[in-house]
Amino acid sequence: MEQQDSRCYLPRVLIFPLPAQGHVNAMLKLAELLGLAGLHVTFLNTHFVHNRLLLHTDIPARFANYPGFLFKTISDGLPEDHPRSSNSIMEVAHSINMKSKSLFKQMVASNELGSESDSSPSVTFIIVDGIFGGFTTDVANELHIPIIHFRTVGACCFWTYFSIPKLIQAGELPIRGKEDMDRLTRNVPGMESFLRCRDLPSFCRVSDLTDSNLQLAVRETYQSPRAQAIILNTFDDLEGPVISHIRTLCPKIYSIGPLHAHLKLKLSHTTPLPPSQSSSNNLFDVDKSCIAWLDKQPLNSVIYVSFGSIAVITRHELMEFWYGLVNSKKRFLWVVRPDMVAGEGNAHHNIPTELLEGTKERGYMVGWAPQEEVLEHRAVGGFMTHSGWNSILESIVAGVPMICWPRRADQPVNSRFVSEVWKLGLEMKDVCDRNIVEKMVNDLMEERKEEFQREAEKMSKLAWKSVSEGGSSYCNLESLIQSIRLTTNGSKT
Ligand SMILES: O=c1ccn([C@@H]2O[C@H](COP(=O)(O)OP(=O)(O)O[C@H]3O[C@H](CO)[C@@H](O)[C@H](O)[C@H]3O)[C@@H](O)[C@H]2O)c(=O)[nH]1
Ligand SMILES: C[C@H]1CC[C@@H]2C(C(=O)O)=CO[C@@H](O)[C@@H]21
Repeated sequence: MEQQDSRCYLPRVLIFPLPAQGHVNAMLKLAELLGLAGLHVTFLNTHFVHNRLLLHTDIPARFANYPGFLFKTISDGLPEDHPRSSNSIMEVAHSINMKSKSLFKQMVASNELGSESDSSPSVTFIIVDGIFGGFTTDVANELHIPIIHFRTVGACCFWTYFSIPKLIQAGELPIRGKEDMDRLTRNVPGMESFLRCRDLPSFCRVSDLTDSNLQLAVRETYQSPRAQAIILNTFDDLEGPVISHIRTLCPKIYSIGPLHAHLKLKLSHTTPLPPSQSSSNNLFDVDKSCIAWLDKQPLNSVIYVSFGSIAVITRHELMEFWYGLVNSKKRFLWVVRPDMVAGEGNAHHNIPTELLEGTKERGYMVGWAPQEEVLEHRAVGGFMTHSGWNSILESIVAGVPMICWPRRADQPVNSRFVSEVWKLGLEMKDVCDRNIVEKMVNDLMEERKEEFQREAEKMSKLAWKSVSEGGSSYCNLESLIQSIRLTTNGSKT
């Protein structure tokens, strides 16, 4: 990579996430880790997401502790009155990919992403969300700035994205209807013995291979080999074999996760603030009252239920879960986001008395929970999750077994790995039935509790080891930071 010139600059790293909770969360954790290492960071949000962060967090005050840390904003290309709702995240992803190149280039090329008070060039290094790796890498190359792609999904899903052309070529895609869903795939190297069509990323469930979402996932994934390196929020003891496969196409990979644990550990050495208060990146209003409720529950007795920030469910699905949870007779804490139930003004209207009573006795519901804190709470013994990558990592770190109910994108792959590869819980895929919910909850929390807890504790220890001094993620982060410093000052990555 050619450098701008031979002067010794202060590094300024530009970080640009997809404007969705799971992406912003992970990339802000990385930004904070780089800030702790003394690097100057510019974090580029869309206007919409930045306003929500300002509404629900203390980020300006928190990041003011890091010298040279700047927040800047960019348009997502959508009209002002677009709802940017959970359901429309793909529209946002397409819009940024199609409309943002010239604005992004102009912002990077000018001084507007830097600080007026330092003499360094605006941006010396770029870390972008790999889901818009294409146009951002064009810009980085045109401006001779090194670029790294950060994929916020697990290595397991990233590798299946890479394998999609092979699956198509071999005639494995499109999937041939419902009868074909349990067929083992033969063209995702390393996953031949357990990955069924049902477990492929949701984008593969189309009959038309020119589908724009499928095209986006594959096209942007194949931009990654153009980047200097790839950052993955994972750790080698969890996904080492899959990472090796990705390395055949992208030789330089920094696996530096779980980022939330990595940051927590580093902050615990450097600040007097309790970690749970120090790194909230919420786009929603957090209801902390559930912690007081959890404080009153017995050890490992509560199943925590949350479907992340994007998933939308039907009224019918809501009721099946509700009956399943109440009938399981287990204690539960359930996040029902205000925008989570499709077509509903208020998800809590017209609820049968037996559900209300069962919930009053053993349940608690909030609109948004402090999830990391919840999963670490002594009362939580299981997690019913939509299998978003952050949720899985947070559960692994906390040593909490899972029931996976995947919805879209990477979640079907993640869910398969949780149940079949890591043995950290159960998979409830493509079904939503109160009897199955009840049975799964009882299996996880009672019948097979010890078996899952044993595995979960083992994996949690490995996760913490990876981010502790000398661990794989710890060393990889050191090496990433070193490489940013060296590259900025004239050497190659
Ligand atoms: O009440 C809640 C619910 C969630 N969270 C947090 O929100 C994040 C949710 O992220 P994730 O579990 O990854 O789910 P999504 O919000 O659905 O994330 C999107 O982004 C992820 C990373 O790319 C993908 O893995 C998912 O499939 C995709 O839907 C996590 O950090 C949670 O701790 C809370 O703090 N409180
Ligand atoms: C908007 C969705 C499209 C791709 C993103 C993603 C990824 O693979 O990077 C996974 O799920 C969603 O978070 C994003």
